[in-house]
Amino acid sequence: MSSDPLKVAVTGAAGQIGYSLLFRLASGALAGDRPIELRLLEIEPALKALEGVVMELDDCAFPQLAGVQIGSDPEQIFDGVNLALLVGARPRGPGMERGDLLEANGAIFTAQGQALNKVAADDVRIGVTGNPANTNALIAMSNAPDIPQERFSALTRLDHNRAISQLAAKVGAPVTSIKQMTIWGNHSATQYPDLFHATVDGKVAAEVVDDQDWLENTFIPTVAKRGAAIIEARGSSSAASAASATIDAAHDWLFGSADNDWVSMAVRSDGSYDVPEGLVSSFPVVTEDGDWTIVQGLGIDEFSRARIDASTAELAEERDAVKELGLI
Ligand SMILES: NC(=O)C1=CN([C@@H]2O[C@H](COP(=O)(O)OP(=O)(O)OC[C@H]3O[C@@H](n4cnc5c(N)ncnc54)[C@H](O)[C@@H]3O)[C@@H](O)[C@H]2O)C=CC1
Ligand SMILES: O=C([O-])CC(=O)C(=O)O
Repeated sequence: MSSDPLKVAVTGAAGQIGYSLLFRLASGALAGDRPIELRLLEIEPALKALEGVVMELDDCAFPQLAGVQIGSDPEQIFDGVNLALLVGARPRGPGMERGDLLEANGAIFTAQGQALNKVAADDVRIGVTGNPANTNALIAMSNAPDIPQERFSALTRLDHNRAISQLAAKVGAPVTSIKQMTIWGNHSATQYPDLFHATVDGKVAAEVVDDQDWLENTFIPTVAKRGAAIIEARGSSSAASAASATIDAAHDWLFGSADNDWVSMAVRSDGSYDVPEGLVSSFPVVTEDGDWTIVQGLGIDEFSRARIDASTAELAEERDAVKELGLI
């Protein structure tokens, strides 16, 4: 592995997710012993708060932290970055759906896509956490014509992790016994966490659970609406778990998913599983050395088909809405 510092940009770095994410990045959770250089983007009014966070990063004396740069100009902050974690966006409040944020956040991802297109390193990978994540990734991708489209992804790893944890609790097994979890579709209430291909100790999860009512009426809604439940309980949206999933996703993308397993990532559809080409939709993927491949050949029954179709129809509506706004 290269010993040059990995240059990682984080947007919205003074926000709630940033406050957890930066310390984990700097402590080696992403790249192990490889030095890391942080490039932190914020809006001007948040730069003072960000200076305070940087003081705290300094105070941790992390051996792997090779440098920190902060600023509000995306072209300056993204210059030469190998990985851009686009977190900064307005989060939703109680009673809002993530799709309500399309217009408020669309402009951010247009400008950031354009800046990445100009100045990022040739090997850049871009992970979008800010909501509505799938469509924000589509906007950034559409505004960065020189960056290969497979370099963009949106975060559904938090949903994936939530699904593993709910299933593990139901069957009384450790999370490590669960493999091949898939989140299909949008990072929204329409997402489809799939227990027909997931396994518990090598056995099909839906068969181990053997409770269609739980699968349909408890598991799926609990995973799909977990973000809202956390907002309701905490008064603000998931932050530490979102940071953790952001690192899991980036780690596996850059360094590879585990053997005999896969992960969920929202990536540009090539039409696999009849997901309309061009939508940024979540799929089961295997990753290696910064590349991902959609797992092929999974049988999709009628139950799963209807749910995948509902979520991708929502993504198509979001795409049409941002097209109408001139963002793509
Ligand atoms: N995909 C996922 O699984 C999850 C996504 N999220 C989303 O992540 C985003 C961030 O969440 P939090 O950190 O809790 O929000 P936050 O409000 O605490 O922080 C967001 C930060 O982004 C900054 N920001 C706004 N516009 C910016 C711009 N143009 N450039 C750079 N920074 C900018 C703000 O100043 C703020 O500091 C939200 O959109 C939230 O909905 C949250 C949890 C999970
Ligand atoms: O629900 C929200 O708005 C934050 C989020 O995306 C999540 O926790 O999954």
